[in-house]
Amino acid sequence: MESRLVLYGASGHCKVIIDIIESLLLKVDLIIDDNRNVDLLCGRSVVSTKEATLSKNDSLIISIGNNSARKNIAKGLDSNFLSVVHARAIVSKNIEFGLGNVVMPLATINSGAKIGSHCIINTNSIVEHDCIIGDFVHISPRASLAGNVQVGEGTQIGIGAVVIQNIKIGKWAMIGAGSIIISDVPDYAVVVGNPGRIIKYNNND
Ligand SMILES: CC(=O)SCCNC(=O)CCNC(=O)[C@H](O)C(C)(C)COP(=O)(O)OP(=O)(O)OC[C@H]1O[C@@H](n2cnc3c(N)ncnc32)[C@H](O)[C@@H]1OP(=O)(O)O
Repeated sequence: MESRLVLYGASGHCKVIIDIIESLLLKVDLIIDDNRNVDLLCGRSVVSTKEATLSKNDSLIISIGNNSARKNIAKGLDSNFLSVVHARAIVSKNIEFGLGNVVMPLATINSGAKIGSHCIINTNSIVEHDCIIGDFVHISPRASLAGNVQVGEGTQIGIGAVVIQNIKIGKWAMIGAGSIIISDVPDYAVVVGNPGRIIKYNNND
């Protein structure tokens, strides 16, 4: 059976992944989503998981922005996950890079970085040298991580946030839009402002 490129989740995030795939001169073969309110995305048909029989030969990206949702879907699938990097992203050859990741246009990942699986490195974000990024992390547009920052599983670094060098951010934390992080952040913390302060904790992943 021939190999198809499959996107799971007909979201706004999915639209940007389609652009990434086209930037690589590849094509999307199938979009699946069980939300039957969406049957067309960027002119393409969207089918349910019941209608789509996935094969072991398919390459799949979970095209959903929510980190927990991506994790839940990934847990239930025994698929061949594909990572894609926009043709206009800048990614060092000297990095470790997992499966199911998407790297958006103008993002930069510098030498020595380790990126887990099912991560989103969004538009114009910066992941500096030697950063360690866990699975299901989202580095939002224009967020910047200085050198040697660690980000735990499932954490989102909000749009335009800045993290100085050598900081450790725990798992399933949320760094608010535009925040400036100058000290370590515990697991599940929601942090906002300059300098970042904890306003609450997420109660689960
Ligand atoms: C392509 C894409 O679209 S990618 C998506 C990118 N999106 C983002 O990065 C979103 C980031 N999200 C945020 O910044 C959110 O405001 C969150 C998650 C930090 C907080 O959201 P909520 O839990 O709904 O908190 P809520 O809005 O109730 O705010 C709580 C308090 O924190 C303050 N606050 C919230 N966000 C911020 C922020 N980014 N910076 C400073 N203060 C903030 C609020 O003013 C409020 O203060 P108050 O209690 O004194 O009134």
